[in-house]
Amino acid sequence: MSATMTATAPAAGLASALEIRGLVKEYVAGKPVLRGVDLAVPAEGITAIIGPSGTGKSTLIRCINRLVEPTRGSIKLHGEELTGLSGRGLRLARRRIGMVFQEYNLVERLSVMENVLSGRLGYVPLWRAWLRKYPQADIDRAFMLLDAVGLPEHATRRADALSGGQRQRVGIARALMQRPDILLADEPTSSLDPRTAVEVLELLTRLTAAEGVPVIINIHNVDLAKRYARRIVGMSGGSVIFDGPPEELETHHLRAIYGGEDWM
Ligand SMILES: Nc1ncnc2c1ncn2[C@@H]1O[C@H](COP(=O)(O)OP(=O)(O)OP(=O)(O)O)[C@@H](O)[C@H]1O
Repeated sequence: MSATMTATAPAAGLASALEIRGLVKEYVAGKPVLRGVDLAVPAEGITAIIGPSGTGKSTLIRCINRLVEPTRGSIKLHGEELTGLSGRGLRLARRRIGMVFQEYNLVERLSVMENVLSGRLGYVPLWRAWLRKYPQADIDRAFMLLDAVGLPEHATRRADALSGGQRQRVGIARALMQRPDILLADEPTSSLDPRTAVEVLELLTRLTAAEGVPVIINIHNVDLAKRYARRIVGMSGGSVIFDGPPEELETHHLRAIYGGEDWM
């Protein structure tokens, strides 16, 4: 298959924000879940990772911010190697990497505003966060982001009073509060109804473009991946087997990625 190309170069003309080389993850020694993944993520736009359940998409994303410890390989964010980092170095790297989760991961009993401001936790001294004394510039940006995600009037509501779509909007605002160099989104729409999923993807696309933040998104819905991503990475069995623009993703690629065709 012509597009069984492993990604070694970002889209023409774009420097890559993230470069992954030979990434292997074995949760159990000798049983790799990721089998030497190479990926170069451009400095802008959405890169969607698709593939069947259990193929290692979440593992790949979580290796980037080291929620999962890679077994071998290299992950460079703007040239900085992430795999060997620990302690303060890892904390500093993590604050450059935003994350949006399928189940939102908000602190349910805190207000929407406090959840958004918690995106600054890697930046403000802990005493400020404890006393809820964030710098005015952070508070101004949090209000700006709440406005941008369409929730300006919800700032003082508890997170657990929000709908799923609203929670994910807060999750996006919180991730952008970090001013990340890259944003990881692990199935951010899987818990949402189809219409809300589209609204959240529209928002994610618009805001990250405005902020100049590249995004890697794990997504099961191939149609949505094709609609919103500038680039599709198809994984199967822990390897990248398609890497290219959405318009080049054809039926035979999907057959290779997901197997069979009775589901098409
Ligand atoms: N903490 C863990 N310990 C052991 N095995 C794990 C762990 N996390 C994931 N795995 C295994 O690694 C494989 C890849 O899982 P992963 O969640 O990365 O796949 P995925 O492609 O994201 O799947 P899905 O689309 O269903 O979320 C699976 O076989 C899974 O059971």
